Amino acid sequence: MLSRAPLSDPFARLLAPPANETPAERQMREEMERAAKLRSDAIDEELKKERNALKSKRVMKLLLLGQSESGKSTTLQFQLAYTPQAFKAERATWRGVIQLNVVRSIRLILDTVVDALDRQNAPSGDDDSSIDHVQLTEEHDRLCRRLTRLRDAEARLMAQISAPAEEGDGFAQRIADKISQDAAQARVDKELAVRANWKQPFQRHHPPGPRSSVDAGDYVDAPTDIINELRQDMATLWTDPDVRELLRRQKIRVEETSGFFLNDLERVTARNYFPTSDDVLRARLKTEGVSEYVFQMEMPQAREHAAEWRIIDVGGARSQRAAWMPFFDDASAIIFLAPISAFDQVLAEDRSVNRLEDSVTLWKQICGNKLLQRLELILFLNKMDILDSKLQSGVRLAKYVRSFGERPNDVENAAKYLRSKFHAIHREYSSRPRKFYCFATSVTDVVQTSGILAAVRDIITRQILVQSRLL
Ligand SMILES: Nc1nc2c(ncn2[C@@H]2O[C@H](COP(=O)(O)OP(=O)(O)OP(=O)(O)O)[C@@H](O)[C@H]2O)c(=O)[nH]1
Ligand SMILES: [Mg+2]
Repeated sequence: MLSRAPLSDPFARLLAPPANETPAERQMREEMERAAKLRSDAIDEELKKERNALKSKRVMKLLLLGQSESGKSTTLQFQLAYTPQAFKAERATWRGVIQLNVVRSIRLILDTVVDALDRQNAPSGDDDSSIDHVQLTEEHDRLCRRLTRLRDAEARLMAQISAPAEEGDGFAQRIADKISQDAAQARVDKELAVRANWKQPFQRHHPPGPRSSVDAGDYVDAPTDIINELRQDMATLWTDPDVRELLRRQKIRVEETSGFFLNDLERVTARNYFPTSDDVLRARLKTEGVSEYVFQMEMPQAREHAAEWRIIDVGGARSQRAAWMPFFDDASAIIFLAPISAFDQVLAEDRSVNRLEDSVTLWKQICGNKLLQRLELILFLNKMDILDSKLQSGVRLAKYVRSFGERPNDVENAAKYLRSKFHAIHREYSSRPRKFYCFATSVTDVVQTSGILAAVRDIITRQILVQSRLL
């Protein structure tokens, strides 16, 4: 006999079997319920086992936080140093990403040059080329037309990289997920910003090449073919003095954008190009969602503790930040990255917000977050190399951060000043006294970053020891 809950209970009413159920239907339903319960119990058991395993291993969970393009995923690339085989396999997959980075940089320049050509060729009256004062020629026009074939390479690269991954190809799948999101965004961008002749139909067709996850760089697929054929034209565009002058006047600093490889064109456009580890650190691939990476790290001072580290890398764009919260609960430490070179830039997702201001707001939220009070926060003032070249080229910090005042406009003074600002927030917003750990970093610099990460590891190890003594 079925026991029925009182009908006043709305959940019981929803879950109650239909009144006109036949014996056969009832038997089937009960079997399905039994199977569902077995499945649910098995999942509970798995979760319990996993929790116990984590406890006994004392897994360290390190969260990487910061706005988009702050350098979180780049910092994470250092975990690959602990797994050389995986790193070698991943490098091949990065080839397509780096080729895409090259094409995007060239497109940025092309859009600027084509814009200037359009203005220059506009009927007099509409011509405001006086802004540029750079006289472009027929040869520039022909060069741009030849380079529109890169559009073909770009589309193919995006399709190739976002093709369904083979089973077990976790990294390729992660890249595919990210690229398909990027591609969707790029489609929107193109509609808004791309010149008409950029959309010219493909001039030549190639059969689709093999997927980019093969483990050697010695094959030639369609994008590699196109990029290789156009390498001289790309180099001519990038080194042309008039184009350089045009970019300078429009304050477009391609060399400071993420994924910049134009000074290595000859190497990265070669048919047998295979990325170096340095290339992988410099490549740009936006993170969507949250990824967790597990690796083993030796901790000599605390051998019994935390052999297993989990690094959580999150997407930093505003739309991604709600996904951070669930990871606050059991985090062991946080590295917060503030790319201080971005003081004169705005967020890609909201062009009304200055990127340095956004980093400061985020830092306040992290320092003041109740769930994170027990953790030590480690701050990376990142992209110091770009900050240095930006200040040296004459961009003034005081124009964007008024309180910087008359201090010398150099990297030492700028970093010292911004460090003191972040420190003051740390003091003011933390609800208990905690030490301020801050490093000036360029996380693409392998040697420097290895040293800094070793220091970070020591900070966290000490923290574990103190905590375990307190327990
Ligand atoms: N020159 C220089 N480039 C850097 C530095 N840190 C990161 N980059 C580059 O900046 C770009 C963005 O870095 P990512 O690590 O992808 O940024 P992210 O914080 O993971 O960004 P999201 O995934 O969008 O949240 C990459 O092309 C990196 O190579 C740095 O210190 N100096
Ligand atoms: Mg990332």
